[in-house]
Amino acid sequence: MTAVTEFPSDGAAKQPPITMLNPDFPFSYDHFLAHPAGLGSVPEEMYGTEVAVVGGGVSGLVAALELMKMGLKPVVYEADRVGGRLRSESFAAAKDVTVDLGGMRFPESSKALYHYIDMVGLETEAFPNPLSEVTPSTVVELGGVKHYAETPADLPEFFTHVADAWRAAVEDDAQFLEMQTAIRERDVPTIKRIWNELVPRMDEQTFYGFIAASDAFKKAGFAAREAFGQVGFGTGGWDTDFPNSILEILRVVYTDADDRHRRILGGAQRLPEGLWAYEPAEMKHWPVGTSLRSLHNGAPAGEVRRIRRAENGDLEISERWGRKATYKAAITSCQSWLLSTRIDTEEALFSPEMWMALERSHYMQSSKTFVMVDRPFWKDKDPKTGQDVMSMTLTDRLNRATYLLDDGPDKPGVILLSYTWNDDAMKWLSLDATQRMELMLHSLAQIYPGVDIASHVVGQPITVSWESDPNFMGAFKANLPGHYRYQQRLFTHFAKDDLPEHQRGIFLAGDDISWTAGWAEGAVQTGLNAVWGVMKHLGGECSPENPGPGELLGEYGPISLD
Ligand SMILES: Cc1cc2nc3c(=O)[nH]c(=O)nc-3n(C[C@H](O)[C@H](O)[C@H](O)COP(=O)(O)OP(=O)(O)OC[C@H]3O[C@@H](n4cnc5c(N)ncnc54)[C@H](O)[C@@H]3O)c2cc1C
Repeated sequence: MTAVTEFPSDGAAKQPPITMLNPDFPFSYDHFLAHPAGLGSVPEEMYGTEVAVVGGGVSGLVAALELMKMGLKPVVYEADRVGGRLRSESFAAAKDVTVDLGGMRFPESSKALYHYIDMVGLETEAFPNPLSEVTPSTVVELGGVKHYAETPADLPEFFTHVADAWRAAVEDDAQFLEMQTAIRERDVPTIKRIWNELVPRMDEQTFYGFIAASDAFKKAGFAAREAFGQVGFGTGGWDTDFPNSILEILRVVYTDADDRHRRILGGAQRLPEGLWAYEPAEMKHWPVGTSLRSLHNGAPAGEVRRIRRAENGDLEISERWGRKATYKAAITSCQSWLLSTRIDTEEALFSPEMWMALERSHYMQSSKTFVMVDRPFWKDKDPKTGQDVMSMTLTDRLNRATYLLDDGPDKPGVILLSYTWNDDAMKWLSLDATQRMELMLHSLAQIYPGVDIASHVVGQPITVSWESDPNFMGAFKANLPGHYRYQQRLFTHFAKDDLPEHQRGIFLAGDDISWTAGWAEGAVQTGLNAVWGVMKHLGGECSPENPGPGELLGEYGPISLD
């Protein structure tokens, strides 16, 4: 168990680390955050000005915290609980055993996210992904054939060919190594040269189309493509992403988002809760000891039902139970569909092109089901084979991926029986927690016939389907082919200085707006963009030694295909 600042070396000895320096906008958010000049300032007469922040997830809270540090008064609105998709639950029978229903494993390359994880003093440890160093063993079960592996070398050679085909595909068709070297070195001209050539060529290509068209996978044959879909890279199977744009996948693999994951001890929700309670040592205007929580008297404002332009030109926010307030600026960090489906948002606040982009957002569905077990029995050895009786499991059965989460030999363990996306998640949607669990245990019984998993289960299962929660309507965005234009509009909106008066003052943030949706780092980055937008809107500036995202967007921001 280590604090994040003590990451063990990543084997790529002495090379600078990979950051989530997104090729669309390779702005070093981590350097921006660490700079002693700070993120910028607003004129003193603005101190104490209220700014609405819709959504108390990590994006909204990062934005609110940074606005508070500038001397502004963020007013966070939250429909449900502080934390959003960094949601942890405890088992009723053992309150200190928690599970993460949304974000659960955070790539070391998420440098801006870890800035805040470190800031609030959270401990992390390596997450047991398939075949990772901390995973005692992994079982890959495909077409009824089971392979047990403690290291990747234990798998049959076929899997090495599959991995080689993927490496060759991204190298031959997407200059993988050159891009990763440029990201390590923060070599912005090289990143932009490679990416700006790829975007128009690949925007209309699916992930599946990309691998099927690659020479490497053509040579390896259909069986390799099929196995790749089941076993994938990093976290496991990715075939439910096959219809998505290949650009989404390239962003993930270039930036190591799918590798070297850590989990937050005590649950991921401790991060948003920590941001909510954090008392910055230095702030403009507010006395030491002020936190977001204290500014809100302990609880955020409620669910937003309407956003419109008030007669005086400010933005008027109405809550579900009738309370109204007006603001010179507002940030929305909830999923963008909600601006049309759940919040009555005045049409004129965005252009028709922006509305199109907001409504075209494509969400992945996702489902997880956890059970608590009496102890990490999976580490028991089978007397006949000497192998672990049960392993982290990748399978083509309904469960798809089963993770084993171990808090020590004398404590209850947790099994994430099934973590699925898209079609696989939809298969669970109509079933309740117990029905899901029974089916999942049935699948596992086929893979581990001699192990009575059910006899170890204690208490009730915990399950989630994000698409059935009206405050989310899906797990996270994933752009389809042809969606680059929409994404470019959403991301760059925060820095548009040519908007008509009636579209000013409202800023979009959150997972949907980011280039790396499904990774909390993107939610943090877009929260910081919105802070920059609000600061400028209220007459503020960045220090010239620490230019902000809006200052550099024109120089190396995303190209326009329009
Ligand atoms: C299943 C799943 C797995 C994931 N896995 C990972 C992972 O392993 N690693 C990783 O880095 N990231 C992961 N993510 C992504 C990560 O969780 C998100 O990027 C991040 O939590 C999004 O934060 P946000 O603030 O942008 O949005 P949210 O967390 O969604 O916050 C928005 C908030 O707005 C609130 N809201 C909605 N409507 C209203 C309203 N009308 N009024 C007021 N408030 C409203 C919501 O309740 C919510 O709290 C995962 C997400 C999911 C769902």
